[in-house]
Amino acid sequence: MEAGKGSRHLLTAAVPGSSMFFLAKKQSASSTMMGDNAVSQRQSSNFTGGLFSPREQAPTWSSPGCPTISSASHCEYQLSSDQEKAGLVDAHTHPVWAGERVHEFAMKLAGATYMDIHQAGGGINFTVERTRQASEEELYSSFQQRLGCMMRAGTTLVECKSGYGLSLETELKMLRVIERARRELDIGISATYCGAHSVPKGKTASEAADDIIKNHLPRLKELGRNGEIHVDNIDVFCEKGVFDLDSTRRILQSGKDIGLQINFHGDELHPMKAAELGVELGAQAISHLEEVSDEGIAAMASARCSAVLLPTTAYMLRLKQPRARKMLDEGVIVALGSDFNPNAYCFSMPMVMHLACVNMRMSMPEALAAATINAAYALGKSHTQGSLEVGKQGDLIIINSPRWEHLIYQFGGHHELIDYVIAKGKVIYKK
Ligand SMILES: N=CN[C@@H](CCC(=O)O)C(=O)O
Ligand SMILES: [Zn+2]
Repeated sequence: MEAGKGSRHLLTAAVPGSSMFFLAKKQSASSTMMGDNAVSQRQSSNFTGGLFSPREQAPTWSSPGCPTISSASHCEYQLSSDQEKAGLVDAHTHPVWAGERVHEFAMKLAGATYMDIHQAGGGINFTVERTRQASEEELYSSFQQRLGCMMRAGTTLVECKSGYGLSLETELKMLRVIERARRELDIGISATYCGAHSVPKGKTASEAADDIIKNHLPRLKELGRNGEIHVDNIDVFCEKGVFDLDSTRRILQSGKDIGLQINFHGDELHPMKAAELGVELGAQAISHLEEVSDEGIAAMASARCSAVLLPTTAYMLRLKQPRARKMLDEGVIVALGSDFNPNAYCFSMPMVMHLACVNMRMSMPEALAAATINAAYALGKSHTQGSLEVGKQGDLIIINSPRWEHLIYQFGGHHELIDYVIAKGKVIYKK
């Protein structure tokens, strides 16, 4: 790939230890960062990456509170006139569904909480009914359009959850839709089974957990073995009034037993000690964490369990912000996701990074690392994606701007900035 001309810049990605600015650089192997795969990969490889324009200053990698890049301060960089960044990675989405929930946005603006709407049969349950009625073709068609929007906003790898079926039949319908996209489209997909997204009508959480363990997971295992559906992760909405800690534990452990990575919703609306549970079970990632405890943060840091923070949700629901600064200061691997779903309707990782910077007080380099290499780590894919390095696939974006930070700074301006999106070395979007 030829570097951009004029003010156009070839963007590659956040490399562990250096996030986005890479260059023909010599890396000292002392990075404390990211994912296990990523760390070992990085430590052993000579990656090439983004190039600073001569008038820009190299980032001070010792920036406090940025464990993912702090230890790269000993690296030597050769600055150049181009700057590279990897394709963006969206670590949390619910993109397969039918039905409209714009009316709920109006209800929330008028004061209703997420749980008020959920308990009155709206929210997830509303979408479940519409999704059950929709045909597979209809679901695929809207899903494909949504993936196109994400791709045009720079996303080259996205986590996609099921979870608006709850019944085995509709969960499998959603997973088939995700599988079809995984095979047919250029954007990278990490598939998540989220059959425990809500407790189906007529069942208790414990009964729903039994159904999942006895019926859903064995079927998924069988379909995985036959090569019909590929699922990477298992998810549960662990929340007061949804799945309690015990049901969550049983479901996640059973998912892990059939080879799925644990990656679940925890400590969002109420403190549940979900982070502590996730660490106990060996979770790869936990999302939300607005209500995580201090002990949960410390445990996640030691276990290298990544925190997937979702700035759009905290913003739309006017929740308290997750404590990103404390997580970063304590060494948690912080990733970002759009949480695209009918409640939080946002496709754009550049906007997510902007919100993370303003509302969660992350720096722009921290946000970029969180939306590239750390998000890839959360999906167990930091050995192949999340940065532009020798041995990884060529996922990158090219923006028309003198400085990469414009991608975050220009709130909602990414459509004007992004000229090309490239996945596995192939141009998948050109403005
Ligand atoms: N919190 C649970 N799940 C989604 C919301 C899904 C929905 O409301 O449809 C989330 O991550 O925000
Ligand atoms: Zn979610």
